[in-house]
Amino acid sequence: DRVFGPDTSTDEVYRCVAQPIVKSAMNGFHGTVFAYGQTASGKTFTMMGNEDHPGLIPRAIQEIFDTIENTPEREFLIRASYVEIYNENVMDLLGPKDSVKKNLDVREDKDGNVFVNNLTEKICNQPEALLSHLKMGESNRHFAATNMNERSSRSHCIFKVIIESKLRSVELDASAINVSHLNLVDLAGSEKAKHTGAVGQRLVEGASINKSLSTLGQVILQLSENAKFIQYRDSKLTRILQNSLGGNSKTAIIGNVTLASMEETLSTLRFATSAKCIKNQAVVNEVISDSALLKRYRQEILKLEEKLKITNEMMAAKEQE
Ligand SMILES: Nc1ncnc2c1ncn2[C@@H]1O[C@H](COP(=O)(O)OP(=O)(O)OP(=O)(O)O)[C@@H](O)[C@H]1O
Repeated sequence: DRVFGPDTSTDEVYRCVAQPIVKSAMNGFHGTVFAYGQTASGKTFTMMGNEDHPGLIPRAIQEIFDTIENTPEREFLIRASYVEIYNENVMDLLGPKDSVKKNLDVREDKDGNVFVNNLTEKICNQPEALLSHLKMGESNRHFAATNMNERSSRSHCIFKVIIESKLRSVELDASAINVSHLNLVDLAGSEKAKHTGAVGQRLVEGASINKSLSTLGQVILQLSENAKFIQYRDSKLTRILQNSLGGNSKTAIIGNVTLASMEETLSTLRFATSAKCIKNQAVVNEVISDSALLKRYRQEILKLEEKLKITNEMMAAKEQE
C-alpha cells in the first residue's frame, strides 16, 4: 500500500504497518506481520532490529504491555511460542536448551484451527520476560554463511503471542474471553540457489526453503485469484500461516528489496502485488468454552482457595481441641 525509502526509520514502519495490527490484536482480532525478500535485504533488521534500533517485534512487545497498563478495565493473559521451520522440520525454540524439540507435527483441531503439537508456550506478565524468551529463541536459531550474507538465516521463524482478555467487571462464567493470535514472522531469504553459490548441505536447505517459499508464492497467487483450491498443505510454512494468509486475520506483508539484484527485487514486487489483492475477513475471536487459559486458571484458583479454606478450618478445629 505504500513504499518506504532508504531513510525511513523502523519507528515509522512500525507505526504505519505493525501498530494498527498489534492494537487490533489487543482487541481480539488475529494479526500477522511478516517480512519477505531476498537475503540481506533487511528482513531481520526490520523484524528484530538491534540494540540501537529495535525492530517491529520488540516494539510490538512494548505496545502489548503499554496497552495492558492503559486498559485497567480488562484482565489480560499473555503467552508466547516461537518456532523455526528449517528444512521443512518444525522446531520449538522455547523448549529447554539441551533438548530442542524437533520435527513437531502440525495439526488441526475440531474447529479447523491449525496448531503445532507439543509446543512450549511461556506465560509472560512483563515486557522483559517476553523479550528474554525472544532472545533465548534467537540463540537457538540456525545461522549459516552463504556468499550473499555471512549471517544469513536459512530458516523461517514465527514468534506467536497469544492474547487473552476479559472485562474485569463481568463474572468469568458470564463473559466471553477474547483470544487472539499475533504472528510475527521472519522468513528465510527468497533468492534462488544459483545466486548464493550453494552446494551440498546449503543446497538441500535452499531446496527446502524454496519449497516453503514457492508454496507461499503459489498460495498468495491462488488467493489473489480466488482459486477454489488453495495448496496450504504443501508446506509447513503455509499450513501454519493458513489462517493469516487467507482467513480470519489482519495481515501485513513487508517486501524488503535491495539494489543487489534487479531480478530478485522484481520477484519480491510481484509477490507483494499478488498479496495486495487478497481480502481477509477478520472478526473478533470470542471464546466461551473452557479452552481459554484465563478461564481454566480462574477455576484452578477457586479450587485451591476452597482447599485452603478447608485446611484452615481443620487447623482451627484442631487448635480448639
Ligand atoms: N534499514 C537498515 N539500516 C541499517 N542497516 C540495515 C538496514 N537493513 C538492513 N541492514 C543491515 O544489512 C545487513 C543485512 O540485513 P538482514 O540481516 O536484516 O537481512 P535479511 O533480509 O534478514 O537476510 P537473511 O535472509 O539472510 O536473513 C545487516 O547487517 C543489517 O544490520
